[in-house]
Amino acid sequence: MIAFEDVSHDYGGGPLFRDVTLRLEQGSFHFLTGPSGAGKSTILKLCYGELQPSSGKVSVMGRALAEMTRDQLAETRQRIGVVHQDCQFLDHLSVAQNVGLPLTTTGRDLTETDLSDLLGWVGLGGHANAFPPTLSGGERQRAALARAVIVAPTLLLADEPTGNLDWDMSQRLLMLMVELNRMGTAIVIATHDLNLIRFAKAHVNARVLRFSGRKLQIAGAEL
Ligand SMILES: Nc1ncnc2c1ncn2[C@@H]1O[C@H](COP(=O)(O)OP(=O)(O)OP(=O)(O)O)[C@@H](O)[C@H]1O
Repeated sequence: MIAFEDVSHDYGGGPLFRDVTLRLEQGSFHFLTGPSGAGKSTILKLCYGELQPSSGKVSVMGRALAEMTRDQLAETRQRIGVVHQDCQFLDHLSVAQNVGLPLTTTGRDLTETDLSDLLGWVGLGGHANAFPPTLSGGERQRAALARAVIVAPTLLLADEPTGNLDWDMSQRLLMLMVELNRMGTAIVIATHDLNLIRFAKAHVNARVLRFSGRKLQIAGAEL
């Protein structure tokens, strides 16, 4: 699903991480953790081609991102759901319109029932016609998750998806992602929250990738 071969990245101020080699299989569940500024968001951006690595090769769904044409990249991205750290909504559109956007902008069908089921799934059934600036931080994160999963992605990349949520809601959102994983979606979640990781491990076979120095390693049994 995702393969990194000797990937290094440097934004210009020295290497952020070096020689990352990893392979995340179809249908797998991974957490990406480590100190603030270690490069978690950068790894996610490399996975959906928002960023090219300084060196090394990133492949997604069997194809090197750097070798894809624009159309191939767009097609690949349609199969990837992304929950951005800052959510990135269009404030003049309603919650329902924002959530439906990944489908409507690519000409795919969206029924009212599908949309209301999905909003209900993330506990936002009563907010379909609200506008993003009126949502709380946690409601925005839930809407961002709904928008990411509306395309029934093969891969879901979530950057601190529970950062603004209380513990109950964090668990609930995590379980939604576990449910999605059980239906076959590969999941990668960047998070600082070790409690969330421990909670997840009781429900799913999740592996943990952890930054240690400038390396990204599979974490051992300490988590
Ligand atoms: N576009 C950019 N240009 C220059 N430096 C950047 C850019 N984006 C990120 N950085 C720097 O790269 C480092 C890693 O950033 P990144 O957002 O990947 O870390 P993170 O582990 O996700 O952090 P956090 O947990 O705080 O979200 C940080 O020091 C950040 O300031």
